[in-house]
Amino acid sequence: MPNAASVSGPVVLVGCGRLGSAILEGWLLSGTVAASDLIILSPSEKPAAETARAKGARINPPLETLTDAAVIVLAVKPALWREVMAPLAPFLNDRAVILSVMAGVTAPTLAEGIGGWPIVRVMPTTGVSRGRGVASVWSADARAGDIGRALFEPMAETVVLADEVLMDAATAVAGSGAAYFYAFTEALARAGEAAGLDATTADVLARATLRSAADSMGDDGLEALIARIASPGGSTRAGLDAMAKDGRLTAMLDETVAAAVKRNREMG
Ligand SMILES: NC(=O)C1=CN([C@@H]2O[C@H](COP(=O)(O)OP(=O)(O)OC[C@H]3O[C@@H](n4cnc5c(N)ncnc54)[C@H](OP(=O)(O)O)[C@@H]3O)[C@@H](O)[C@H]2O)C=CC1
Ligand SMILES: O=C(O)[C@@H]1CCC=N1
Repeated sequence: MPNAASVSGPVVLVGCGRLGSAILEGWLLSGTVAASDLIILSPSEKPAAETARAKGARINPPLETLTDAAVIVLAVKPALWREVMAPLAPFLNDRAVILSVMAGVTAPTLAEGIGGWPIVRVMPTTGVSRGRGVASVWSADARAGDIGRALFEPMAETVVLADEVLMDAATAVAGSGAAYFYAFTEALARAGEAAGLDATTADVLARATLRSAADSMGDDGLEALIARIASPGGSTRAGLDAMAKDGRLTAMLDETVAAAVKRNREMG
């Protein structure tokens, strides 16, 4: 895939909550956006925004400063974007691109609500804060898509989706996925406790195993990775067989992803 275009002009981050702060930290860490090119709109004071301010970012400047903005990154709750965008829209120039990280809100819905700017949807994980996130990108507009990639590729393993309809599934797998792994790790620790470990030891072992598994993964196929640990006839195979009995592992994850997809659609 060709390199994504660079972004020329201020980047406006609208919303500096959990994800907005992670994006901000990732941009500054990776040098993707210079602090002096950042405008942050946030109703309340946020540590990540204060750090960016100390490096030259502008926080809640007069809205007239948005007139030369290249990108508006919408990182507010899906229920809020209409009221948040209404006062900003009159100040945006024709070349501005709207980048939405909101789950579920479709490009046609955004276009109907805020007018004719090119839209790119990006679904990142909060791992972008450490330059090690995941991001799914979709746009009907080539320039907007390039800008989405340019802003996230330096801090996320990035996948370009072929169709916007896939964004809900990508959100359910990747946007939410780290939480599933944490929930699994919590359940593994509690199962270890049930098997006799004290709670602290079980927590340490389960968390360290998640880290170690991620570090050891590389680009090998998942079946090969499993086979490397599960000796034929050994204890890991016994555990895996119990986990997959009657198809329950697959059924549980099918239900998990389907529920998240459904909720994404409802929020949009
Ligand atoms: N958290 C995650 O892992 C992911 C989240 N997303 C998406 O990111 C979006 C934000 O989620 P998340 O960060 O978790 O939510 P948060 O509630 O943590 O952040 C939303 C932020 O929006 C701010 N806000 C509210 N009104 C305005 C306004 N008028 N102008 C500017 N900012 C405003 C809030 O400010 P204040 O705190 O001052 O009220 C708040 O900090 C959602 O649409 C979600 O779908 C997508 C992928 C992953
Ligand atoms: O839970 C949510 O709604 C958002 C979308 C993906 C991660 N967090």
